[in-house]
Amino acid sequence: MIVFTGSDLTCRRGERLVFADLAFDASRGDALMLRGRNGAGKSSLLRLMAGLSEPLAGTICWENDNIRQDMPAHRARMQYLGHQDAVKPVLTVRDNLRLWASLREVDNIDAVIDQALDALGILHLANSSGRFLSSGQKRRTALARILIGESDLWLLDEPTVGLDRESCADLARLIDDFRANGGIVVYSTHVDLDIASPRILNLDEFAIPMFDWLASDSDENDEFAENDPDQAHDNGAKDGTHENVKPGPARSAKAHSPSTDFEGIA
Ligand SMILES: Nc1ncnc2c1ncn2[C@@H]1O[C@H](COP(=O)(O)OP(=O)(O)OP(=O)(O)O)[C@@H](O)[C@H]1O
Repeated sequence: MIVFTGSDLTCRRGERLVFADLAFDASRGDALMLRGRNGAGKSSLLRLMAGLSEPLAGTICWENDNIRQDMPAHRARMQYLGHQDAVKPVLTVRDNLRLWASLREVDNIDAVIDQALDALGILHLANSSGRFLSSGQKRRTALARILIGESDLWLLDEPTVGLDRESCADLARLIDDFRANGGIVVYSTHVDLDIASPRILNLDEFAIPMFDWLASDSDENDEFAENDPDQAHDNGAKDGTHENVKPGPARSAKAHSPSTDFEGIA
């Protein structure tokens, strides 16, 4: 049964339309791997799924209810791991996790924390101060957070960054266990994680080629675009309405070669 869905999603970051007409669905036990070039919108989509930002258009639902209508319920069911590890340098690893656990309903906190640290191979670091951790150890501490408390949905933004091969294998095992218990995992990655049959959502297929919608603009804007693409972009988007940022050409995004769409824009 499909539980987690997104439909007709359009995302804007700042002045820029990132993707349009994006849809996804996930059933219990699914892993959805987000692929796409730098800037394609993987982190942005994860933020929408977490309810940290709002889509310009479209809806994201859990069991047919828009997640934004009951954010406390959505926060309680999901664990989100962003780019930042958010490990407080003045706290020990254990206290970092205690702080995290205090935001959720967790019984036997210390036992749960020990279990999470052990699963990530860092139980021996429990009393180390956050400031003395290597970047991989910080990432493992951040990952231990997702094991604290019950959840149905993991949203992981490049979880493998900084991890050695052994930790990647640990993470893959944790993901498979979570899925076996009915959890849904959505993760972005530039490297493959060895997990059982993930489904792939390629954000390049929904990305809005900036020069395409500039090209469909008026002659005045064509000239503008040649001289200063950023300003021409602002010209289309400055009042912040969907109409004025020209969603139309996005529907042709899939027909264009991803290798040229963003040339020179990064
Ligand atoms: N805070 C922000 N304000 C404005 N624009 C942003 C912000 N964060 C990201 N963007 C823009 O949104 C677009 C999508 O960024 P996003 O981080 O979602 O891409 P990504 O696919 O996760 O990239 P990467 O593979 O490099 O992590 C990019 O063009 C980026 O410049």
